[in-house]
Amino acid sequence: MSTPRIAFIGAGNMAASLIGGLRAQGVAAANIRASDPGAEQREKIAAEHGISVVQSNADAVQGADIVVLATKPQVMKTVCEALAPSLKDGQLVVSIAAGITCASLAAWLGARPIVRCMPNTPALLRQGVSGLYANAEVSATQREQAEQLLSAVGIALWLEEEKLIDAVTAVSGSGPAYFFLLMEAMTAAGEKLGLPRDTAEQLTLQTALGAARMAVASDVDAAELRRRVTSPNGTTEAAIKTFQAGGFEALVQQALNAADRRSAELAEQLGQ
Ligand SMILES: NC(=O)C1=CN([C@@H]2O[C@H](COP(=O)(O)OP(=O)(O)OC[C@H]3O[C@@H](n4cnc5c(N)ncnc54)[C@H](OP(=O)(O)O)[C@@H]3O)[C@@H](O)[C@H]2O)C=CC1
Ligand SMILES: O=C(O)[C@@H]1CCC=N1
Repeated sequence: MSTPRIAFIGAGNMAASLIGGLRAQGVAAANIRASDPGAEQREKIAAEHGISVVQSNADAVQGADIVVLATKPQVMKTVCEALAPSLKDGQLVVSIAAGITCASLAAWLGARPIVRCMPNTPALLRQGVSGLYANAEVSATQREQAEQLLSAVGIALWLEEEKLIDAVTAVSGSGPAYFFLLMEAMTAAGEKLGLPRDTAEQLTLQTALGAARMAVASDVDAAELRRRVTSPNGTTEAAIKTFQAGGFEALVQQALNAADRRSAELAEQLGQ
């Protein structure tokens, strides 16, 4: 497969992560272009990644094989409607915007190959995970190109149903925030137990990192890893029983249901 030329519309945080990942994988700067309304942001991204960052979205997409829509969902309709006349048949559109469906994008851009993705912020460290959905117009080569793009910042997983992007948003799109909430709560609780704040924080963060690395590397599931920490009638059992008495698992399910519902609601509100 020849190296595709990629244009990013919007050069904010997620676009910068993707551009950084592509550059680290050896994609030539000449094959990446971006556009952004902010002069400072354009200079910053151009300097960091050695790519051309222009003001005009229409200029950015000239000659591109892949157009990545990386603006906020709230401006996506305006951005797409203005961009539509500049797009060529066969250009693949990859959208990373939360709550914007393929149907809305096709209504604003015209029927074309579209891949809708939900990445997450650990993409900044190339430790992200994304769910991807391709509409019927996307070719096998374009599927591969979209997968390579998202794989530059972590793991890319295909979904057969677009509706499941809402569930991906609930699990991994918003997911980093759930772990940060647990980190905040554990640090605060450690402090209340008498630890200096810094110590409580370091104990919490290194434990989160170690547990995640163990779970990823392990050939047994999280439930078994948990059992291995939990001595009969010991300290872990005392804590886990307390979590469960408070309805921990049901609360997690309710929280993810709320995020899944909100993702679907946003798609309705921001849609065509
Ligand atoms: N943050 C997250 O956890 C996740 C975010 N996403 C999605 O990624 C997308 C980008 O998010 P993020 O990178 O955090 O947002 P940012 O605000 O950092 O980036 C968006 C960029 O687009 C620029 N922009 C605004 N209007 C236009 C326009 N008309 N044409 C071109 N560029 C424009 C903005 O400039 P200015 O600031 O000057 O307005 C900004 O630099 C969103 O759609 C979001 O839903 C997906 C998964 C997770
Ligand atoms: O909170 C949000 O709506 C976005 C989508 C996933 C992460 N942030």
